[in-house]
Amino acid sequence: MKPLWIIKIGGNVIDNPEALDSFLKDFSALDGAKVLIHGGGKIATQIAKGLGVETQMVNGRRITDAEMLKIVTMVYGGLVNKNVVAKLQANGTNAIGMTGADGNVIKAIKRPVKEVDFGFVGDLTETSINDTTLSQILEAGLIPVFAALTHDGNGQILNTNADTIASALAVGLSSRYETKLIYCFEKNGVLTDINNDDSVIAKINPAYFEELTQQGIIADGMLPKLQNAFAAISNGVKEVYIGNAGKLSDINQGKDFGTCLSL
Ligand SMILES: Nc1ncnc2c1ncn2[C@@H]1O[C@H](COP(=O)(O)OP(=O)(O)O)[C@@H](O)[C@H]1O
Ligand SMILES: CC(=O)N[C@@H](CCC(=O)OP(=O)(O)O)C(=O)O
Repeated sequence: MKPLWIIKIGGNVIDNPEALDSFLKDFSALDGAKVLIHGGGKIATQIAKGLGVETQMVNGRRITDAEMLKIVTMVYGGLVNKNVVAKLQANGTNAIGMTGADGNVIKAIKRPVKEVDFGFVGDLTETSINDTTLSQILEAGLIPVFAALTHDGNGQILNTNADTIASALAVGLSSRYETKLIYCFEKNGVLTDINNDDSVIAKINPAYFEELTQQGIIADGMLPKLQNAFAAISNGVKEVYIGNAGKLSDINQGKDFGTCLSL
């Protein structure tokens, strides 16, 4: 099987023009087929604030009412996605900006209302990823760049966490490609001390993850990120890493990169 890089870029890198330019240059230099997924939660929150719309997050997920859905569609699908695509084109990468609705490649279901009504938030299932159309796009030599948006097949756009999209794409494409999933963000990896970028945990398995979570060492956005990462490695993805967006070139050169997940 051919190798395929599935790379997720975090919100703090998207928000930092120098870090973003440097990351996109390194991403462009990666050999072979690749897919990029971006968030942009921080920018959406800033723009919503400017428009007088308050942001509410529960368990790392944005409560997305009709007004917030308009904002995230504009910000993720428009502003962020088109800027990233244009910058990749400037690096000689033939990127194509996408949401899950484009080419019907990611279908989600609106999160059912339980204790919390998340509004227009999409959850992914085993059948969400249209690997046939995606592989046609990849075989045409295009580089898909996904915003954190999916659809329900009935005309409704849904806001969907970018880490979850990355994991689902890696799993969904693993029957056709040897997929490597890389979560890039602003820190060197999963850290034992969040204030010390040298405290990277080189390898983490589910038991160690459990232990670190109990100790409060893994918290906030890192919790769902690791859950998504373990879901990928348990479902056919060959390699999963979490590390610094500024060091992506290391992985291309076969050097150690951030935290490596194992079962
Ligand atoms: N043990 C840890 N190691 C590294 N980061 C951690 C850890 N625990 C919590 N975090 C937090 O998790 C954040 C990453 O999650 P998130 O903001 O959702 O990622 P992204 O930037 O990819 O969207 C880091 O910026 C950091 O503040
Ligand atoms: C449902 C939900 O919470 N969606 C996320 C999508 C963006 C995202 O994942 O952005 P980061 O990767 O930068 O966090 C949100 O709106 O914040």
